Amino acid sequence: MSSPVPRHLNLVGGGWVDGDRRANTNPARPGETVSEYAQAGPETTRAAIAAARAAQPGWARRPVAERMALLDRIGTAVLARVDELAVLLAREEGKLLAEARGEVTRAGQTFRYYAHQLLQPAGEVYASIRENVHAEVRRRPLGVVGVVTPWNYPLAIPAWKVAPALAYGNTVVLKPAELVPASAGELARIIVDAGAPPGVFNLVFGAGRVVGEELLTSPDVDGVSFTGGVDTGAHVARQCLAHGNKRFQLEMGGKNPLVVLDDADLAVAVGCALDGSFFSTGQRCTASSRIIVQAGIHDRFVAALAAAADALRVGDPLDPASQLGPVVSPDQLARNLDYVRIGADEGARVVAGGTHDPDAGQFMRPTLFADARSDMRLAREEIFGPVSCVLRVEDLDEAVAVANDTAYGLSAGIVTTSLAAAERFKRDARAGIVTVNLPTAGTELHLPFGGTGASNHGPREQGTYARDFYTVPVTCYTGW
Ligand SMILES: NC(=O)C1=CN([C@@H]2O[C@H](COP(=O)(O)OP(=O)(O)OC[C@H]3O[C@@H](n4cnc5c(N)ncnc54)[C@H](OP(=O)(O)O)[C@@H]3O)[C@@H](O)[C@H]2O)C=CC1
Ligand SMILES: O=C(O)CCC(=O)C(=O)O
Repeated sequence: MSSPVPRHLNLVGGGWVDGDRRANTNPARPGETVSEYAQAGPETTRAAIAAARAAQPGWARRPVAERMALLDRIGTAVLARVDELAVLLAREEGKLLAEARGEVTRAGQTFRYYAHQLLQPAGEVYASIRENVHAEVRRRPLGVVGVVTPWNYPLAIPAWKVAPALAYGNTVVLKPAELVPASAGELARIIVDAGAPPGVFNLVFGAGRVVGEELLTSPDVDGVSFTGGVDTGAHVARQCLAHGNKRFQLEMGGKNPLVVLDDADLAVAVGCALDGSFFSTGQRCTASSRIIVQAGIHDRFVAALAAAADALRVGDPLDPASQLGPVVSPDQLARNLDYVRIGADEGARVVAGGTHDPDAGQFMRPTLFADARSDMRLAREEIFGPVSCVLRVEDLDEAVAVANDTAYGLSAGIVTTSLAAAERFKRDARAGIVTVNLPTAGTELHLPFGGTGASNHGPREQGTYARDFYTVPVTCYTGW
């Protein structure tokens, strides 16, 4: 007998609220339903916002020990269910089981990290220029926070937004991406079971243009933390400014360069490029989608990377032998294949993958182009799939110029054995995250995360930097 399909409802003021049901399917087995979820619609979303508004002052006044204990219980509960949640995540997003386990673990650790952040100093004391005046800066919660998240990290991204928001005394309405409702639904159950007071955390499912839009336009939402595409991010920004001048934080796309210099260790370079370009099916905003290679190592590198890409086993994420899972959706697959055509039309040369067998469903071979140029769409536009390209350069100066020739600026990497080249790259690469002899993807939960240019707007996420978005500094002068 097959087990029942899990069902996820909206969470509003501590109660579970039904709505039009939709099926959430497995990208590896498109006919298979992973879960059902209830769409919120505008009315339920407004009720969730009202519940968050009502709960916020009380939550902010709870003793720090209570907020800490809640976050710690949430983190512990997530960590206790790593295997089960990883299977769910792999089935709804298509991430390999090992990667999914890593993501669930990171989500649990993130809640525990912010529990302990509450024991850090909460403000600063300054000397006053005036006599008999005490000057200090305190932090106040932002208020009600709308959290809007993408599909590629269904648990980690909600966790790294929701955990600091709750820790610093805010209440939350989370709207996850429509493609991945189940991970968010399980997180909501964990938060309720951990004892969150009603209204402190709310969850609404549904289309961004309906449910998300309510969060952007409501006068009762004080700030929106968004991760997603650049066009959606620009819309979020416009709406937040137009509707109450809300605070907003945008983490968006990337077209991240990986530079390989002649003095690089070839195996390290190939390993970094393979991981950065193709792991997680290239569905990472920190993916290396431009590989900038110096002429002396170029041909050996391209041949070795193409062979390594061709050798990757593409298959079901639940099969431990698989090294690459499916593309998340038919739309994303069509986009990837469009860019494969665009790259070929622009004159880049396919050296791995490049064709798609319709019988393969949403499984796509990793595709590598050589002979790309910086002015090609292939090298300028974010694809968000297992498609990467190699650009040849003569020296470090040209490599840095090509690396910086982008509107984005999330992550940038270099593979070199030269300390001087590495230091120069850390200084000159225009990106929020710079790696040396490591893939451009794969960051740590206690360090700031974010980019420059079109990749980011607003304060950094994660680590201690997260506090800057979720709190408002209040400067207090006391005369005596
Ligand atoms: N820099 C970073 O940290 C990261 C950036 N990304 C970026 O995310 C993108 C892929 O994710 P994807 O989910 O497709 O991105 P989208 O921008 O399409 O969607 C992101 C979220 O915004 C919602 N949304 C869509 N329209 C609106 C609207 N009008 N108002 C409010 N919310 C809305 C979506 O809802 P719905 O699901 O209904 O569409 C989804 O929850 C890539 O471009 C990638 O670069 C991804 C991960 C990390
Ligand atoms: O590796 C990470 O830390 C996740 C970054 C991320 O969100 C992404 O690459 O899409």
